[in-house]
Amino acid sequence: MIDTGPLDVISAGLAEVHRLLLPLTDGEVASYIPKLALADPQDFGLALVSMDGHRYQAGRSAVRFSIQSVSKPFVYALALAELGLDEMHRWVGNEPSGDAFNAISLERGTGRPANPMINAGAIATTNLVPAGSPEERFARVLDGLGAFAGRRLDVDEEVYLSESASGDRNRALAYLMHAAGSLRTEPRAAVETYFRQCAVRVDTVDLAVMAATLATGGVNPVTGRRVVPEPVAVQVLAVMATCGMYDAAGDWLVRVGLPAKSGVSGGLTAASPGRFGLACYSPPLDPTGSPVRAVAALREMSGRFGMHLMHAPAPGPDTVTACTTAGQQPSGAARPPRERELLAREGSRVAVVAARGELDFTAVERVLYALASVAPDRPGWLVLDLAEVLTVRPPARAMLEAALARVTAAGHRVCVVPGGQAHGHGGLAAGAEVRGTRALAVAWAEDELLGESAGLRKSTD
Ligand SMILES: NC(=O)CC[C@H](N)C(=O)O
Repeated sequence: MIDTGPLDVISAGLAEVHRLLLPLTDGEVASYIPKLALADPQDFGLALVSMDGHRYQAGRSAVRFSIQSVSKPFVYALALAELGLDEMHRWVGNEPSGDAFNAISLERGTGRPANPMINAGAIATTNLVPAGSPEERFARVLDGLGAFAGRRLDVDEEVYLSESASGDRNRALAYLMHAAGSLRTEPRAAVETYFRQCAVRVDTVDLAVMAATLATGGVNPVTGRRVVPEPVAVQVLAVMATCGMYDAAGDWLVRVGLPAKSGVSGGLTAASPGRFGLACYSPPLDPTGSPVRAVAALREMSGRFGMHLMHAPAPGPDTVTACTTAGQQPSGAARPPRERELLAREGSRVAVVAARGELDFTAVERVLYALASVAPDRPGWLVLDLAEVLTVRPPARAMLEAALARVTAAGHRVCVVPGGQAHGHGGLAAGAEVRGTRALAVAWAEDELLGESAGLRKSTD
């Protein structure tokens, strides 16, 4: 973890938000679980964990507290990874209920809880984690939460006993679901497993690492370990975005714009997909059960650091670096050898489109537009030069393949220069593999000479 030194601008930013909001003393510490009432309302910690596992913090980020409802998305992820979305959806819905976290609300007809973020849905979800006994199930839950946090976690036994002694409302929910057929296991044990899950002890940095693990697509950025498959992480973030803040989820998404989950002990975690995980701890709660300071802190950070999910970064600079019709000499960076050979031999019949950087949907649209605009009228050559491309996302590759198939169907011959050659300017070392482009080049190495000179064979890759 980095110490707040003069160069640590990020921790300094967190410290500033901390200073700004420390005087905000609104809200009440939860007391319906008696042990939670003993929390110090002055405790206030902030943490941010990047995709590279760099950790930043401010305030009392090392204070430990019971995770409570912040556990819900992570246990949902564990169950989802085992069951898959369709089976999961038979038992727990994906719809924001607009209800309070502890509402006695089950879907009419099915008896299914609306979503896994309210207590009913979380009790059902925990008990969908496959196991032979409640003990084994809790062991799996604890291991899974630890994998998200990147360290072995333990249970605050006093908080567990306190909730178990006062948790009749959750018990009632479990019995209702059991009667409706939406809870598969014995209700008493089902609730105890859920209570133990809520009593797992974490600190603010743990919560930020957990959120960062979802933000990376399921790989813990500190340990490097994959915890859940990428589609599961994406689905969980979506449920957090729509249901994570209970009856305040809509306003939260508008104002803060991050998938998040709060808990009654004062924890709040939020993920910025593909960027970082954030967390905050401050026990006093607003009437919806979310921590007042933590909500304000995330709102502040989202604004300051431009984190709102709907504010997608503008696509990078020029994707298309050369776009020349047949007969024109492509200008700009030096052309790679394969392309030079072809231009020397067939110059007047060769159109060239060169691209660089990362090819996602937006970038590939630019490439396809360029291809369409230079495709020769009469049969000729079309060079798709991907030498300076760094990655091709799978949907972008499928689009490129479809476009190349159309180009050949129109009677042209195609030559794809594989990525990773970074001629002209720096970038990847010559010959480095760039996922997707080499296979494309092999598939489209139409010309024997060019195929040979680039060391490509159709059977390889
Ligand atoms: N919102 C919460 O954090 C609720 C969790 C708590 N254990 C309960 O079931 O009431």
